[in-house]
Amino acid sequence: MESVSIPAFPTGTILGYPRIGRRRELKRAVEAFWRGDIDVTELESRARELRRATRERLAELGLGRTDSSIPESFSFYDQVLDAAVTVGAVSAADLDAYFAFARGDASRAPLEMTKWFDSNYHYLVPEIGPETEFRLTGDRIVAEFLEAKADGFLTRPVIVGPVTLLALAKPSAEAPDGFAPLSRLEDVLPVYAELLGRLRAAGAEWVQLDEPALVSESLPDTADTLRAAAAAAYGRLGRVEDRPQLFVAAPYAELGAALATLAGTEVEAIGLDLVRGNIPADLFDCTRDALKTKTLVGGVIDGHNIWRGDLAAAFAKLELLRELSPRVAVSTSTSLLHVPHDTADEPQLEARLLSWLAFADQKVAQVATLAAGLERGAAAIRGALAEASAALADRLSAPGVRVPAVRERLAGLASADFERAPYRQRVAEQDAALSLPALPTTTIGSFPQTAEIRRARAALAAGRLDAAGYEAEMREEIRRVVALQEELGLDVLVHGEPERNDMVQYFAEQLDGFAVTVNGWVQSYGSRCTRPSILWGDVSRPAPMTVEWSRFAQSLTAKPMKGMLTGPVTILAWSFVRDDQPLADTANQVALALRDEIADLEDAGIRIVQVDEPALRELLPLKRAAQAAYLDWSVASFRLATGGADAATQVHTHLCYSEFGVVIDAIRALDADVTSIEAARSRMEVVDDLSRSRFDHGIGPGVYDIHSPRVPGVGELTELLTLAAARIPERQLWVNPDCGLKTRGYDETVASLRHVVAAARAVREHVGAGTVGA
Ligand code: MET
Ligand SMILES: [Zn+2]
Repeated sequence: MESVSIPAFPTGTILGYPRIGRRRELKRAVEAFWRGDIDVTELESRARELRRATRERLAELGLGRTDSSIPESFSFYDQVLDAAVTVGAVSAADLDAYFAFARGDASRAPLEMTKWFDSNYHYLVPEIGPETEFRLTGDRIVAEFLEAKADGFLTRPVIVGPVTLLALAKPSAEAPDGFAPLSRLEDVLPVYAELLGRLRAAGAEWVQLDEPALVSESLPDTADTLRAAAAAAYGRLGRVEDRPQLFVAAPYAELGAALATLAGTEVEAIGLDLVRGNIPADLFDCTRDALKTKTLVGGVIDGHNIWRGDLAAAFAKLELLRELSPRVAVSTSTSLLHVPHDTADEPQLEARLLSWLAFADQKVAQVATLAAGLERGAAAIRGALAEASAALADRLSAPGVRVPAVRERLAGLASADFERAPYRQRVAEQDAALSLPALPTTTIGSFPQTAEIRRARAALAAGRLDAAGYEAEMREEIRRVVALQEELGLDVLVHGEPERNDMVQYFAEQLDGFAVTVNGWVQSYGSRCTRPSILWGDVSRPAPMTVEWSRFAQSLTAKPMKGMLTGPVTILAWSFVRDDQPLADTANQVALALRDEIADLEDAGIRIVQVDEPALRELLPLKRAAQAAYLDWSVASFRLATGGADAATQVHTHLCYSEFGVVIDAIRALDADVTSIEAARSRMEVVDDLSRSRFDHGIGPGVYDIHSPRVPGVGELTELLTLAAARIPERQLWVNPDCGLKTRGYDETVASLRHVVAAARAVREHVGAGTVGA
């Protein structure tokens, strides 16, 4: 291509922006549509308003209106589903059909959902087989570009790239053993090529193809296979005649050897994550030569965390990048999807803490600052760099960031603090203490968070209800939930967690070292958002956090009541965590607080304690070389949290949201007496992994998917349990849903649990079991 006609890549950009809306407008609209309160026209118009507001805001913050610097990164539910729809891999003629892939309907189960790289965002897993027909079907990406154009913007369409789309897909049910969706690359490329042609015809100058698969060593396809696919894909797409220029973004870790691969293709710009990765030093001459003709987009602003960070260091990285190419642009390391909108929406936070933070809008402004530096020289931004450095220095020396008592306790830990009594001894003592039937039934902790519960919480927050009134309402709820479980015939009960706004924030609010936000919502999946807490200082527990609720719940029943805590890894994973010390140290501080809580629960008469670690897999580094160290500290922190529990106390853990096959050894190393684990969406695959690895502790493979309102039948539950019972010794097997019930309604919950108990009873009779240990 001739350089004269090529519009340059914008000097400053972001890889994507939160799409749920600063007041969760999209969530409200989509959920209203699902309820039938608004029709599709109204939904589309609200979404359009949101996209408009986003573009205007980004322009206000310093991105150009007509230079392709504003990414068009909207989605009604999920960007992977969007890409699959666009290429026809799943066919969704309208929004109803689209949402049915995500949520299921009368005729279909939803697509499987799993974590997007090492974030807390979940994507839907498309199913692709040898017969899947690809053809350009979705035109939303073109329509949104045109919509922006009509408003006077020239934006940059964003789509998940072909390699990542196929690498994240799973083989369809009909696919033969060993089939890899990536083998269909040649068939999907013409569709991407056609899309590029359409975007060009619509006037797009740049398009962004997200290819995070290229940084990962944790996918079924090897890094070599992924690189070969990238070479083929971008070789082919590079040759498309009339196309926009291609910006391939590779967020979430270092691109490594795939940088040379992309350099060898005709893509015009390459996005590097320079927060997680470094600027490569050992490049071959041919790669160096090739890179000189590309725009290198340095992702130096952390898209994954909320610290204001070291802006001067970020700028220095960009200057270093200039040694590789004269064309350097600045961007975020990942989409800003993972951070809340605006620190200005948190006036209740201490001004000092606020000055250390940058949410999405502040990060866009940081990008604009660094872009100005690139264009006009470092001197032009000296003031802004100095301000950021001063804020950082202030953070590192502020009171509460390093608390001597916490540090001394950590320094004094011995290996015995990480060990419980031998498992055999524990089983004997627990069997005697609990006398449970074979295949005990339980739930994962939360019961539906009803409108009344939410109303009471809102009233408490607004001062319309006092603490005593709130507590009384929660006790009433616990009473109801316990009575319901007794009536259903469950064996191990829970108090239902009505008092918890969120399984991490509830603890963050009670621990020193944390702050919580009011509007800091981040999309977790579809319309679901979480509000991560901010872990800024040394963590300690000023007072018991859950004990009174559990004591009360246990007083209502003779059956064992599970105490319910969130584990250290999950507390870290779902918070924004300080970046000034190793995660391992922060995790152990949290673990010690939980350890004290478990001791207090035992004193209150609680005999089973569940420590949830749903995020164990999520934080697993994408690069193999870093995984062992991560698993060491994450497992250690769980063991430190639970290591003080009495042998007779049954420690449970719960894992969900991911494929756990690769961390089976770590799960065993947690040494929990019972592990409940998500399995229903993938038909008990995890059971095979577990039986292969000779996991010999208690295990409850989730028998139904709580992410969908569908009520499973007794027949299908019995079948799944029978499947599990054939692989897992009966003394190990527990029966439970695959996650907490807080997002469900009562009708479906009661119906589903009734079926679960019936299925467990049927299978118990079938395997002819009596009481374990009797
Ligand atoms: C995302 S895992 C949720 C576990 C928690 N105990 C609950 O039931 O809600
Ligand atoms: Zn769960």
